[in-house]
Amino acid sequence: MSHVVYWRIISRKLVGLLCRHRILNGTLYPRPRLALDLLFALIKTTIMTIVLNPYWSNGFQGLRLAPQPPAQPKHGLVPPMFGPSIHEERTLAQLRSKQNNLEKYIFLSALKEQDAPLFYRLCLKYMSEITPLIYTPTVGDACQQWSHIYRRPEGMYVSIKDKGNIRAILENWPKPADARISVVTDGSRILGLGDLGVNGMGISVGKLSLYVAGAGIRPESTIPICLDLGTNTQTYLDDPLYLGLRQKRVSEKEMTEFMDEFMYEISRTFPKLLVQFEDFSTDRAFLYLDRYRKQYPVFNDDIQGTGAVVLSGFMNAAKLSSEASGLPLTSHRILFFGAGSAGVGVGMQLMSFFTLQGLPEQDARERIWLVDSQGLVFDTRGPMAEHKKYFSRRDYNGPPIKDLLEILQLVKPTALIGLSTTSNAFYPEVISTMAVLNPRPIIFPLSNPVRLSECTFEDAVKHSDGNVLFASGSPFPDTPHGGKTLYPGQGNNMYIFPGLGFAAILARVSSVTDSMVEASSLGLANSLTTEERSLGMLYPSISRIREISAFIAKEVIRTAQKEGVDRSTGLRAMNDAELLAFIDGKMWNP
Ligand SMILES: O=C([O-])CC(=O)C(=O)O
Ligand SMILES: [Mg+2]
Repeated sequence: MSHVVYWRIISRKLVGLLCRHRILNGTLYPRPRLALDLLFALIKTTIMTIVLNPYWSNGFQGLRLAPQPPAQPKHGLVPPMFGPSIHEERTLAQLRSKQNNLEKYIFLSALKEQDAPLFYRLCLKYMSEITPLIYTPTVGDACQQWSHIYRRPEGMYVSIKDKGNIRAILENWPKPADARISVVTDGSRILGLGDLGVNGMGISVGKLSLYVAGAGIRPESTIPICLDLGTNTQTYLDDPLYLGLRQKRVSEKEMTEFMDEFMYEISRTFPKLLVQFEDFSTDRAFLYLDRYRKQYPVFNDDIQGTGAVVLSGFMNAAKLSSEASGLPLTSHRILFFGAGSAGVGVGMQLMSFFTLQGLPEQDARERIWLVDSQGLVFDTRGPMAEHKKYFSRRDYNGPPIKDLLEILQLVKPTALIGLSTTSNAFYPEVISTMAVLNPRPIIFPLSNPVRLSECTFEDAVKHSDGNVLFASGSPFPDTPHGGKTLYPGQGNNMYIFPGLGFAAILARVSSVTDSMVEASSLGLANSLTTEERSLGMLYPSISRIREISAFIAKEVIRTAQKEGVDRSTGLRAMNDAELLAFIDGKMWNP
């Protein structure tokens, strides 16, 4: 920070004081009080600017939190024709000239550091072009290469070696009072890419950029966190550039002790913080969500966020599918290919599709089948992981069946949902069988990133003769078919977490309930415009993300109020229009 900025702060304080002491508007003032106040303000401002300022305390290697554009340079220090809007175009042209997406990621990451408002303006203006560069799928490559492309710290690293001392580590965060949302990963299952250890930091950074762009959360309110509990990926352990601890992952017992301390200390250090768990390996994802969700404001994006976004797309798809087949909505049958945290999480969420239509829980559960790496999941198959038991079939006692085509013939699903991270699992015969079973088959290959998707949009269109109702986790291009353009849905949790998280922050919820997650899903499903519906879209256009997030946030806040978990009770008195205006007003605009 330059001295100019420092003196500007001091002079602003001075004007404030003069106003308070009624000097500027002519009233008398007690002289000794003013002198004391002035001295106090000078000391306080000096301490704040020198000691607490992240630019100074961390030097240029350190964190930059505040979204400052470069200070206005003096005359002669910029070219004569420099202007902000033309500079936006220049920056976009520089971005587009990069040879590959990882280079673009690195360029954008540097831009975020140098001129955060410009970075976010570009994100908002060119949402569909930039989202895949700062988030899925490119963020997957960035994570895999993290230790090689690393430039500077962008968040907090808390390691198992810090156990017993986590409070002190968290207190190093430069702006604790501003902290509102943290995305916390342990790097153990980043997208579908497996255990990336401390390289998982990229996913926390990417999600939080979308919180800022998509919901207008202030950049300095966000804390990306990567927990370093070791990694079981040998190539990283052998890589001299790897940035994490050189050790295998710790036991579940040790991790749980660490997590207990971490959650307790993070909630004490940042009392207004919402925690989003991200990309923990399956059992730990369920374990820690269950363990902390009643005690702290926390949600798991892969279980609940993905569940909500798929429920939303499914509601819109099921209506279109039922219109074509005449099948009642309650009779849909959903086959999950992949039974990890996302698969089972989505299954749980999709049950509410049926319970909302009036089916009892037992019947709703029976609308869902799971397939894992050993085939159909059923009770008499043998021992199975705890999280699969709920959907394990009691009504099938035959031999194990592994072949997906055979399973399709047995179950006759109306919807096939992929969360397996197995590319090409939905090969042409699978798609065409779905199209024979249903006039409008619902096929959602949700695995990330693109190259692990169970099928491409182009294949799904081709082998269903354009009848598929499609959503994927990663983005695919529009596809022409029969003289029309068909639009793939992107069933990615990026539609949900900005609005859900923003609501939780504004209402200062004590916990994130299932009904709030369901409300986010219904909010998303209802946010399509008439035009989007007429184009057969299952999700709204991502370029409207701010509007969508505001609408979702309103629905979630209302639900939090009904459930009595809101601590900002002042919002209860607002009518819907006032609440929406309040949410809009709270969004940061770059
Ligand atoms: O990050 C994404 O694109 C969606 C997600 O949470 C995951 O795949 O784990
Ligand atoms: Mg995730």
